[in-house]
Amino acid sequence: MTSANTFIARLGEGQALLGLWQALANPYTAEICAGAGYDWLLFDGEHAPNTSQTLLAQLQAVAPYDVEPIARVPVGEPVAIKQYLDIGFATLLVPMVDSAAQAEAVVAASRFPPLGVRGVASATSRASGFGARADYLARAHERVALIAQIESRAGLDAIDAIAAVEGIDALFIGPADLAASLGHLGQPGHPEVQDAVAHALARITAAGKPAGIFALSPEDARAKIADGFAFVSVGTDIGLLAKGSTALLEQAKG
Ligand SMILES: O=C(O)C(=O)C[C@H](O)[C@@H](O)CO
Repeated sequence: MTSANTFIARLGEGQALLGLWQALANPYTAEICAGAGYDWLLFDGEHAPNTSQTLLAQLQAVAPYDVEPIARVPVGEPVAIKQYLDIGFATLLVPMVDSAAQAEAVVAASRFPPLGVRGVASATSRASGFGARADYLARAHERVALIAQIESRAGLDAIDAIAAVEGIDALFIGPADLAASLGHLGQPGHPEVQDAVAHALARITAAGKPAGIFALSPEDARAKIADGFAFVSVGTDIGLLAKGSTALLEQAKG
């Protein structure tokens, strides 16, 4: 698929894109991960202790690297979407999208009038090159990609309508929250949850849009790629540090 958004354009090349979740809210570790060879990094504004300032520092730290930065807004509302776009994120993951109406509101929040309701501050926003990009206001929406996160029974029930919304460029499955919504809190690998994941993949694919997922392990990541997911988060920075530090101590002890 051709797109002015570089992440969506790379998805169109046909290779599954592997990502790493950034929850440490730290530009130093983000830069380390940016050099590791992942296709994309997800900067989590929903669950990680991030602010616009910490997100900006991470975005600047990874800018020199060949990696696509994606930010998850804390909520799919105009204020957060405006702030994340203004500091320079072009690809946003929006959590808890449960209806087409909600998806349409998210799209409107990402676009300047008359296409939408995004507030205008291009003279001071990093996204516009602090005013240097003369065509920013006219073309910003072409470069923005929105990924709707499906992570509830309501989202599953509305997935065809959500996937059909113009301006929603991809959909992403959150197995942890989906499991909770389906009555299997803490069990994202539960057969009922995995059946729902397979159903969601089939519906997203039928809609002609890329599907992404948060994998539960490297083995799960490989399985989800084989199933047809176009972009897969294979792990988290926190998981690497927590598991790696524990494993190293055990190795040292022998
Ligand atoms: O529901 C999910 O699964 C996700 O959205 C991913 C988690 O939120 C991520 O923070 C890892 O726990």
